[in-house]
Amino acid sequence: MSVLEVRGVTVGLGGRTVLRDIDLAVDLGELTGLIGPNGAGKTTLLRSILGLVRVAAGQVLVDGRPIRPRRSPVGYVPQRHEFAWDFPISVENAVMTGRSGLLGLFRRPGVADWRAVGESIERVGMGELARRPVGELSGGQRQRVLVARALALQPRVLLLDEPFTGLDLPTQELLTGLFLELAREGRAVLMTTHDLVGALDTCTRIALLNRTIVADAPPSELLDPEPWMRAFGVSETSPLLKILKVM
Ligand SMILES: Nc1ncnc2c1ncn2[C@@H]1O[C@H](COP(=O)(O)OP(=O)(O)OP(=O)(O)O)[C@@H](O)[C@H]1O
Repeated sequence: MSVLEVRGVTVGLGGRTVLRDIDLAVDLGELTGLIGPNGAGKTTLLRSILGLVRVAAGQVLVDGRPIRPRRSPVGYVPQRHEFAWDFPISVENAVMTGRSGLLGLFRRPGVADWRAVGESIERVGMGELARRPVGELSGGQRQRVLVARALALQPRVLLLDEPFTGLDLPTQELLTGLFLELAREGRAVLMTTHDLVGALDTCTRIALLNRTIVADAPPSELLDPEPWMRAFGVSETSPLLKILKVM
């Protein structure tokens, strides 16, 4: 059974259907790339999975049960600009906010909470900067803080929204290595990205989205140009197909 199942999900925003009849299953051990053009609905799909967007039809199951926002073992890494970086808070306290769903409003962090936070910070290689105010961090360091914050929940499912935007290649490689490792350890990782070549190279599965799922398969089974043309709305002469080597 897949740890995360999206069944027949339809979402309307501002009076328009943004996602239509989405079926997607994500397995433990997989790094799945969620790929599609601007406006395809990638962020909306992640937010629907998390219960942050109202679903007009369909359901999202985690371990076969309806997802419970802030309760199910699902970690979320939003786009970097969505975090309040000017808030005067240290790296370790920012990472602790990842456990706020577990802590509730009144419980103070205990030993187990600080251990989870410390392990997550080490995992992303930010141990030496744990006390640094988040406002003083570079873009790559901020991205790693967001990943640590999601990991602090010790999730079995990790959702990442465009984690590579604005990052240099070595940082992208470091994070890709980490995401693959997290998947191999038995988590399900679902990541949106515009780095199509990188995703084909590293993801174990690719889901092509354009308002609905156009294809969902391992990269080795996506060598036909047709689903790419459909997902991106391009013709058979598009340079995109050459870059992807799917001609
Ligand atoms: N709050 C909202 N109200 C109305 N429409 C919205 C809202 N949020 C998103 N949309 C619309 O939903 C569609 C999907 O947006 P979404 O941000 O999910 O796409 P995306 O695939 O993540 O795009 P990008 O690659 O540009 O980040 C877009 O047409 C967008 O304009």
